[in-house]
Order: sequence, then structure tokens, then C-alpha cells
Amino acid sequence: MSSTWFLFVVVAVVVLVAILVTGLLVARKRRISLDAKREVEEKPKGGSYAASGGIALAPGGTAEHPVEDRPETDGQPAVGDDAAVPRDSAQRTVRDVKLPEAPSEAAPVVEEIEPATGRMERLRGRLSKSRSVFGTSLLGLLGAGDLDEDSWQDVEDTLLMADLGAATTTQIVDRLRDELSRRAIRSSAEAREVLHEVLTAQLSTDSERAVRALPHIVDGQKQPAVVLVAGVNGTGKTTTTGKLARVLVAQEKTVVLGAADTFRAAAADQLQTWAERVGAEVVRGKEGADPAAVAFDAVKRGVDTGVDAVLVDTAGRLHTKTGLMDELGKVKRVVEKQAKVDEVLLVLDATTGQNGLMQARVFAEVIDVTGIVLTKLDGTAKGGIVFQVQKELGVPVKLVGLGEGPDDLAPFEPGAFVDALLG
Ligand SMILES: Nc1nc2c(ncn2[C@@H]2O[C@H](COP(=O)(O)OP(=O)(O)OP(=O)(O)O)[C@@H](O)[C@H]2O)c(=O)[nH]1
Repeated sequence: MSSTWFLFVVVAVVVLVAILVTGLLVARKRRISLDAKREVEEKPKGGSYAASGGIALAPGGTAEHPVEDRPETDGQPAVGDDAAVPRDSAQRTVRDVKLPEAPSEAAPVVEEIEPATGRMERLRGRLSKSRSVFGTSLLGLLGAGDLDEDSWQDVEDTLLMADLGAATTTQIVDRLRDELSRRAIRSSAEAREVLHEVLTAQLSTDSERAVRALPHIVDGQKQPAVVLVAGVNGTGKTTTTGKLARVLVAQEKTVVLGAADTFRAAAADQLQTWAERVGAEVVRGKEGADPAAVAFDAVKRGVDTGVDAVLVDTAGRLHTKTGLMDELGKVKRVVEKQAKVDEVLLVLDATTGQNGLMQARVFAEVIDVTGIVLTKLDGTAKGGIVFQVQKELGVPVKLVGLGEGPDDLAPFEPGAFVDALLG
């Protein structure tokens, strides 16, 4: 009995010792695996990169890098490179990798600009087509002395054909009749004098012809002049904007051009070319972007950089399309959140004759046109639209386009214009 009892005690002790040893081993193993986990967590990821604070920045070109000592020179490991330089040695950063040279683009050549003064005189010959109607026909008729009713009818027809319109033609013929009977005209030189007087008087206006494109002071701060250029398709808006920029730059003014014609990418490219030629900045949007937003950005840029003038070229739009005209109104309203629009130039193509007048009426209603630019006067015998537009709208013709050349833009001066018409 006692030996059975003794055996029982020995077995119990052995089992207890075995349990104790196993427990100790398990506890130790657990502790090691926990420590190992912490080690993994604390190891910074990505080698030397430790994103504890913000991104550390350093000025370019000043930091030192051991990379210079690496055997490879072109960024690729060379033979034996692995053996010579351990994989975990400092890596080259983006700053150290030399980029291939960008293909050198020829710097745009800034052109010399012809002085604007006396341009009308220089461009007089360009009005030759208009002159052939006015000068030759009218002077021939009037210089012949006493005119019968048929001759007066011819005078009237000549004026109508040159796009002076019915109302203006009647006024001019009435004035001519008065003057001729009062002065007893006998030669074509005298006739020319009378005609010159009457036509010039017909073109006179009390409105200011100067283009409001110079900066002014608002609340003690220089504010650029904001000029909006509008009109139907193809009248010469972009060309005029470019030509006007040249005039300003020639007078040492700084200019921002806004390419708010977002329908045609080519229009913005065209404006950009004009800008490069005079050294002006262009603000343009993506094709199809909101033109009002581009115009706004251009004016903001001009205000922020303190330039003298911001010229905004808008997309061509038919005056008969209400949606497009509304959009133009929006362009002006949005720009005016940034700065007052000082000048709204309506560009009319002189070769379109009477239709130009219709366009002018609608545009004037939508955006308060302040000045007319009559383009392509070099290519028409119908310069007479100048008379009508001004009389009907009470808006002065400020500039005339007399060719496709960069400096073929002249100020509108009634006396010089009539001189050019009569030859
Ligand atoms: N002869 C002549 N051509 C001109 C004159 N002004 C502009 N042009 C030409 O007219 C064409 C149209 O000119 P643009 O400036 O592109 O006209 P736009 O109004 O901006 O055109 P859209 O943006 O399509 O509405 C171009 O070939 C110009 O060279 C001018 O005074 N005389």
C-alpha cells in the first residue's frame, strides 16, 4: 500500500514539473513575439524617410550628396557597382538627376513698331477704292457748275451707293444745294472745298475720339484701362486687338491681352502670336472655357501685375443670335466685378455695308458700345458707313483698319478721312 502511495506522489511531482516548464516556455515565447512586433512598427518605412513633421524643403542647388562618389555616372548601375556600393547607401534624389536639355525654342522676336502719329496720312493711298466713288463721281458732277435735277439725282445715287444711307444722303444733298447756290461754284477745286466742308461737318461729333486705354487711379491705386473688343465673326477683332496692343507698347505701356474667344483655339493662338511680337502677356483659357471667366482672369492678372491696359478679345458672334449676345453681356458684367470697363470697341467690317449698321444697333443695346473700329476700309468702295454708324448710334468712330499689316490701324480724323476720300 505504501509503495503504491509513493509511486502516486512521484508521478504527481513529475507532472507538476512538466506543466511548470511548459508554462515558462510559452510565456517567454509570447513576450519575444510582442517585442518583435514593436520592433517592426518602430522601424521607419522607406529607409531614411521619416514623415514625422511636414515635408522638409531645401533651396535648390545647395544640398550636399554622397552620390557624387558612386561609380556610375549615368544613373544606371555599372558592372561591379553592387559590390562596390551597398544597396542601402544614399540614393540620388530627383534634384540630382540631370534632366535632358529642353529643345531650345527660338525666343520670340519683339518687333519694332511704326509710330502711330500721322498714320492716316501715310495710309491715305489705301482708301483709293473709296476715293474712286466719292472723288471722281462727286467732283465731276459738282464741278460742272449749275446742276439740274438729274445731276442732283446722280449725286444722291453716288452717296447711297457708297453706303451713306438715306437720311445722311438727304442731309448732305440739302447742305450741298444750299452752299452751291450761295457760293456760285464754277470749278472742281471750289466744288471740292464745299464738298470737303459738308462731309467733314457731317462726321463731326461732340464725343471724345481718344481710345480710353491708359491707366487711371482708383482709391490711390493704379488701375489698368480695360478695353473690350467685340463684333460679328471675321470683322477683324483679333487683328485690331493686336494692332492696338502694338500702339500701346510703342508708347511704352504694358499690356495684358485676354483671349476670351474660347470657341476657336486658333483665335487664342493668333492673339498669342500678336502678343509675342510686341512682348505682351496673354491670358487664355481652355478651348470651350467660359469666356466670361477668361476675361475676368485677364483683368485680374492686369490689376495684380499693375499693367497699363488689359485688352479683351471676344469671340465673333452674330448679332441675330440672342444666346450669344446674352453671353457677351455676361462677359462685360463679370469683368466689371473686377474693374470698370473703360472702352467697348465694336469692330465693324466696312465691306459689309448696311449690315454693319444693323450689327452696331444690336451690339450697342447689349454692351453700351463706346467706340467703333471700322476695318477693311482699304478693301471697299463703301467707306460711307462711317457717316451712318456715327450719326445713328451717337458713338464715335475711333479707329480705322486700313490693311492686314501689324501697323495698319489709324485714328479716325474726319478732315483727313474726307481728304483721303476726295483725293
Ligand atoms: N484688308 C484688311 N484686312 C483686315 C483688316 N483687319 C483685319 N483684316 C483681316 O480680316 C481677317 C479676319 O480678321 P480677324 O482679326 O481674325 O477677325 P476676328 O473678328 O477676330 O475673327 P473671329 O474671331 O473669327 O470672329 C484676317 O484675315 C485679317 O487679316 C483691315 O483693316 N484690312
